[in-house]
Amino acid sequence: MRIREIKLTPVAFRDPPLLNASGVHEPWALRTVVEVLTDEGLTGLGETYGDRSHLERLRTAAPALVGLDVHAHHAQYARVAGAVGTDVFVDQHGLTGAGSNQKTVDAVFSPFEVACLDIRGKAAGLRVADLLGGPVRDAVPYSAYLFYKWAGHPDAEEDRFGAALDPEGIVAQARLLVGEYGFGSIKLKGGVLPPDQEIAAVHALRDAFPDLPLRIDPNAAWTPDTSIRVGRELAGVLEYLEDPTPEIDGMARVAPEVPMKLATNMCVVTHEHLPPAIAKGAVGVLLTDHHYWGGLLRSTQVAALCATFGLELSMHSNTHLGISLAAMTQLAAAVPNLTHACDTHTPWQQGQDVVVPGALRFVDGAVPLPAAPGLGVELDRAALAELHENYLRCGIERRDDTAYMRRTDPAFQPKRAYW
Ligand SMILES: O=C([O-])C(=O)C[C@H](O)[C@@H](O)C(=O)[O-]
Ligand SMILES: [Mg+2]
Repeated sequence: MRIREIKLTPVAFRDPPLLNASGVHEPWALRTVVEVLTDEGLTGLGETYGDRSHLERLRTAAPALVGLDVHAHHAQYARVAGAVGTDVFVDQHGLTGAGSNQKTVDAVFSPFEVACLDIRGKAAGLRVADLLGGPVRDAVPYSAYLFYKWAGHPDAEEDRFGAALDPEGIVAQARLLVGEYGFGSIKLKGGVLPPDQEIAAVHALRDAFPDLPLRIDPNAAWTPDTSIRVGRELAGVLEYLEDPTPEIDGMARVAPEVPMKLATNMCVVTHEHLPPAIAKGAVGVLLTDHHYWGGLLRSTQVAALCATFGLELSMHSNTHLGISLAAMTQLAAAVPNLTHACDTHTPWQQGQDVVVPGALRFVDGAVPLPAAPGLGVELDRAALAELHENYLRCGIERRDDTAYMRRTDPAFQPKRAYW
């Protein structure tokens, strides 16, 4: 089964004003939908970032894959690495850590690999989770992903979630998401307000949801000393503390001083970070993300390394659509040591999608593994065309939470080790 053609379609969809340490989400989020077509008439789907420079790298790499067999994982990876060359992609928002050449190659390769696995599954009548070793769970638990947020974008109407700028607003948001999706754990995106206000929000969540595991992730907005203070104040309250402070050395300073495990999707984001992070005891939980860890198969290899070195696993999410949710679900279903509920931004997308509705649904906060072969989702061509039109009209070519925040607050600075 050889790759005959690859189509890349950038899309945009509405995103609420979610606040983070880098600024605030713009009114439109970008993604790229990847379709891989074979000489036997099968099509596979992948989804990745929509930033223009990433799209250009995808456009450079795609022709290099034409003619290769869909099973030729290593040959495909080598071709992508050759096409990317020495390039380094750096996220403008910085929320997934530093850029590197390996991370860039892995991020470009990922959607093609997912699409090839989708094809391989469809051809064999197997789910992608079956190709990854077989599911160890038939539904994947996700966490309620809470954000401080404005009531609506500037000059726009209030959205259905309303404002969340204090503990009451955060608890109300949690009640909405837990009520609608049945989530069994909660993550608060922090790094937005001074730490004591965020500690108060976590305590308010603990009071409102005494049985649900809680996490907070300030995206490295705190100094090591503040991280230690916050960690101690939240003793017994947190499932884990995610990226309180920047860099492996900073995390290694905090880790032995706080009672809970530290988690990361910022200081360990590619293979070269694993040896120093493990040697220094910097993290106890790795949030894997197939979008920048080189796809699904390579993510299972990272998971095996984590098992070997005693790191627990969770899963990171960026704003995404249904192809990514399907890929995340297939992967998480097949990784035995992924024991923490995964992150997802799905509720914030309010039904906007490029896949035919129905295959992915939340039952008690978990997504049951779809029954159909491959990823188990089907492209909705009318929706894809509509979201592509959005992309052409929205005027946004890369995610820039900081620049958007500065339109409201010209003096705003991204917060790294700030408090
Ligand atoms: O866990 C994380 O660090 C993230 O999910 C990063 C994201 O980009 C999140 O902060 C967001 O959507 O603003
Ligand atoms: Mg994080």
